[in-house]
Amino acid sequence: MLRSSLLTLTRIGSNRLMSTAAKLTTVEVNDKTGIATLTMCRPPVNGLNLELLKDLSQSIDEIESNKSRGLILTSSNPTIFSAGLDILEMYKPDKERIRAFWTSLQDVWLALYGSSVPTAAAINGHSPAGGCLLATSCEYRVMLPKFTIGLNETQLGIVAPKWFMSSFLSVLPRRIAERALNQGRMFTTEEALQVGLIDEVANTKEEAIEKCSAFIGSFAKVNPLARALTKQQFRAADLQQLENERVQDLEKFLFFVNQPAVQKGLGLYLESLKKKAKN
Ligand SMILES: CCCCCCCC/C=C\C=C\CC(=O)SCCNC(=O)CCNC(=O)[C@H](O)C(C)(C)COP(=O)(O)OP(=O)(O)OC[C@H]1O[C@@H](n2cnc3c(N)ncnc32)[C@H](O)[C@@H]1OP(=O)(O)O
Repeated sequence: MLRSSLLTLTRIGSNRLMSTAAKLTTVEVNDKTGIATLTMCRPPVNGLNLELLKDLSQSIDEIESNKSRGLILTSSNPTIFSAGLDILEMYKPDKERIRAFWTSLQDVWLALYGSSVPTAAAINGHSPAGGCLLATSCEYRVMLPKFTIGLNETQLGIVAPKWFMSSFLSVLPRRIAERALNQGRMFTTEEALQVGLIDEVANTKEEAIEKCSAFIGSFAKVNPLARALTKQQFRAADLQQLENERVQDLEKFLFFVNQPAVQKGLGLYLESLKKKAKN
């Protein structure tokens, strides 16, 4: 398979480390537990661009087909889980590339939210928008203190599509989800724990990964097929909705993102991020 030819396989202690040629993600399988840790490593902020999304898709497929016992998603950046979608993909976009970009984001969501293996996110840094989408697509979340997480799209003048809402709603009560989305609210770790957006707090990345592993281990005595089919039945309606509306969803996104007012807003937001970075 093409994917295999892109992979290099290294052994570190009892772990197998698989990394893609471009190294935007690594997959490390713990030989003792059989759990795969999928790490995003795209400096400076794990912005989800086309290449990172394609890597994530390939890595998730790899983990599914290697029959790993579970998947833990995390980041190599010590303060940022993911800054969400790379705004440079949406600002003054290239016509073909932006189509591939959104399609790849759909692929990642379908693969992660619909994954047959237990999934958990070790959120070791800030996790706005697309970062929060990835985290809420997993079944369990452990976050480090003093970071923020949420769907802040309305703060940028953009609208979270229905399937972003599905992931959010699979974690939060409807009333809290609706208000947070309308406000574009970012929750601190403590607030996120209080509303149930995350499940646990850990003091270090290692501790977060241990807690995620313990969650995945809690299924050890459950029949894997029964567990996977039960999970998929819970998520089937959300997944089917995007499968049925993929093309319309893409066209809606393209129409929306190409609106002059949206382009202007994205330009101003990028400028403000760059100014902040200089100060
Ligand atoms: C009716 C239905 C219609 C449906 C239509 C659908 C339309 C939906 C469209 C889009 C959905 C989008 C979802 C998203 O994910 S949008 C992205 C939202 N992300 C953010 O708002 C995060 C912005 N970033 C930050 O808040 C911070 O950068 C942070 C992640 C907290 C990290 O802070 P810090 O460590 O201080 O780092 P800096 O801010 O200094 O950033 C370093 C450099 O990285 C650049 N950067 C940061 N974030 C992004 C990003 N998301 N995209 C691109 N670039 C980013 C930043 O500008 C700095 O760059 P430089 O060093 O060159 O100055």
